[in-house]
Amino acid sequence: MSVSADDRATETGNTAETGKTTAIAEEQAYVTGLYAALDAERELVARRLEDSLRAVDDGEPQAQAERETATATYSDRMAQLKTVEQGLCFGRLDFTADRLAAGDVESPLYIGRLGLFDEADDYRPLLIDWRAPVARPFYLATAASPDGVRRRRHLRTLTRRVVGVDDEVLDLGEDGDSDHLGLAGEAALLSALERRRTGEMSDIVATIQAEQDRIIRADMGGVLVVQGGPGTGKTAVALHRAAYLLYTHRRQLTTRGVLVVGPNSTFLRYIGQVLPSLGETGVLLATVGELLPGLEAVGTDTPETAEVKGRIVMADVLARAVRDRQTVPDDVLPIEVEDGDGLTLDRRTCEQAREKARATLKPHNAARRVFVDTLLDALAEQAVARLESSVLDDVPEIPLTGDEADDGVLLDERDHATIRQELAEDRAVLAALHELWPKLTPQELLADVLTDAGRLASATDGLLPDGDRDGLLRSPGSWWTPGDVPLLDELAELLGEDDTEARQRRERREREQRAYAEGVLHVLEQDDEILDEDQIRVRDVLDAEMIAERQEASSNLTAAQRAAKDRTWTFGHVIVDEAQELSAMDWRTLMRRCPSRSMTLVGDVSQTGSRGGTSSWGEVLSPYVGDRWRLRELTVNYRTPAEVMEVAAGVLAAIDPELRAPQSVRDTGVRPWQSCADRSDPAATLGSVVDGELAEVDGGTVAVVVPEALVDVTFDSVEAAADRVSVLTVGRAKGLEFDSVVVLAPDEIIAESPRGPNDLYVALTRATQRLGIVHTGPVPAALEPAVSGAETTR
Ligand SMILES: Nc1ncnc2c1ncn2[C@@H]1O[C@H](COP(=O)(O)OP(=O)(O)OP(=O)(O)O)[C@@H](O)[C@H]1O
Repeated sequence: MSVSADDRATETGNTAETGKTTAIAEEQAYVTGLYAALDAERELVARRLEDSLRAVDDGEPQAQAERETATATYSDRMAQLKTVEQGLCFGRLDFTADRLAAGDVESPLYIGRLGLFDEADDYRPLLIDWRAPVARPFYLATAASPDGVRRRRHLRTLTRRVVGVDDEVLDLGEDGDSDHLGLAGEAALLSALERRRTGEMSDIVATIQAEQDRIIRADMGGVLVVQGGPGTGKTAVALHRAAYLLYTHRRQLTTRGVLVVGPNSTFLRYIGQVLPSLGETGVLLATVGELLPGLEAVGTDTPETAEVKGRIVMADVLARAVRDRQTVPDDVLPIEVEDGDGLTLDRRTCEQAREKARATLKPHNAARRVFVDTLLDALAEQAVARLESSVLDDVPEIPLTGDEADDGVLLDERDHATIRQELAEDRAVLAALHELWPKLTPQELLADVLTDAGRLASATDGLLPDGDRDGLLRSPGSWWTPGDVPLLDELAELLGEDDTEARQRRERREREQRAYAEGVLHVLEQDDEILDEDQIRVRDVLDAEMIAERQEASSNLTAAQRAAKDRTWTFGHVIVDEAQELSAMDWRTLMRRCPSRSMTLVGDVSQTGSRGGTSSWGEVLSPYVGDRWRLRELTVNYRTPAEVMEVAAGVLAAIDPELRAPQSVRDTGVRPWQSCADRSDPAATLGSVVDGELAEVDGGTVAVVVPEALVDVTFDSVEAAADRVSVLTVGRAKGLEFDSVVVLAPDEIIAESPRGPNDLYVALTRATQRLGIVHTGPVPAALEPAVSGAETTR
């Protein structure tokens, strides 16, 4: 009997289907077991947590320390167990016989969102946390370099049901003719990329690619810059790196915390769920504008003013503004003290006091003490001399006895001290000292400088051109803007906060914790003495510092929560997304938060939109780390289909012919479309355009990216479609993605900013499925080749 090619294909297809069904059933049995283990673990942890919360405090330090540590550990574990319900297990590795013979792994290994172990079977691993070193081949093994992996399997689950498996056979020599489930290495990735966007970013833990994995697991120390074009997964990588570092350096990072900085609140909302979905909640997400506790920077600057505020020279301007407030009288300053004759402070005395105070190199408010003390001494001396001479003038001449000398001194040290004290409390003296060297808060000083043309002129003289200076001037009572925050932070350093009380409180708490930790060690050591001499002693593995840190970490607030309330907090690691947008003053603020320079900076210098942003990582970093930073690049675009990227690539080439757009991982067969609208009434076109796109993406998201000048009119025309449609400027759209993107008036987007072409590039690369361009003016040259290939209407 002859079998045709078609018959053979059908037969092979049927075999594959049957294989898949069997595999799904097999995996379902295992996954059901994992969920049972998860439920059991949840119950166990809930019980232990309850026990440790209920335990009665017997006052013993050891018991108390153990209870607090247990409560914190069980609470964390419980939170983690709650977050892993969806997609608990997503992968499986089967190893080759040779690798198994080496004895360092067991086959199969199941990979998931957290580690689960079988307590009854000597803690045999049931599920491996994706961050564990042994899980690494799941992300890195390739057919060329299989690392002992015979087969990598992706499991797709819906709630607790296994709905699909995708296999990749890596060891073809041995298993090339396996069950023909298909060499579907990309299948899981593509299905993840095809899904409709919801407006919130999802984790990519099941489909991290090798170039991303290498960045996620890179060493924590030093500055790592991740440069990559749009959609290459920089944000995803940055967030998974945070989760990986927290897993690998748990102790250090739980104490000091991790800061993730994003460009704006819309973006932070977009990425806000990723880390919690990975079981990590101890991370502070903030914009630079949110880094001053208690200050809400809700105002806005024009792009030009924001750029000026971001210049590094502003540090000198502010230093000058502070020195301007350390004044001396032109000649003599009269002071009408209560109950006494007038005193004076002359210019020379004040200059000497000022030099002495400045020579301490302390911040303004701390150095003020020296200035004030010196002038009070001078005033007291003057008052004493006055008093003595007036007393002597009034007293009749009394002949001196043999052992008395006429030194004119009537008052002793105690009298001096009393007089000095009275002067220190005298309102006129206080007013004069305040006038000469006021105690200042950053807010007071910055508000003064920005609203007083005279002060501003003095602070900026020779540092800023007149036009730039005038742009800074604003009316009193204006809101603080994000651009003010680095200036306020700089001033907080220059002025020095009067944090004596807070510092004393902190030191007292640290002393108490250390003493308490010493107590715990003492108790443990007593137990230790009973043990065999050869055993490790407690102090070899624990020290008071470590216990104190743990106790601090297990207090009710997480490091992130404590950090959010403390301007001077320094983080264990700082991650900056869209890092190309930060100004020089933003960088100063961030570097203060991370003296260890353990940082991951992700961005794309081709997407820089803000005027104060950078086009060179070296320039940004050299003041802080010289050339001691590492660069990694991401080259594959996971977001934008090839058809859309072709249009964007034309714009990139117009920015710089040397630049290469990242390569899209998929195409959709849908070409971008374009149409024209009347500039005076774009609403007439947009309403139907948006409706059409909403229908095309069938439940997905649509964004209309517009020039600033068209925000309002666009908003009005698409308001009806509300929650699935966003109207955004490029600045707001940065870092986000939508199933369909309509770019309105690209010529105006380009014209609006000196970095207009970059902005257009960003706008065009937000789409995961579809792109449309609506022209209201001339077609920009960079879009002409693309336009000729695009559909002309939608
Ligand atoms: N390995 C992956 N598996 C699945 N999805 C991925 C993967 N890598 C990236 N993605 C998805 O690709 C999209 C783009 O990722 P992301 O936003 O991190 O890119 P980006 O480089 O930060 O982009 P941009 O520079 O435009 O802000 C996201 O939807 C992300 O979830």
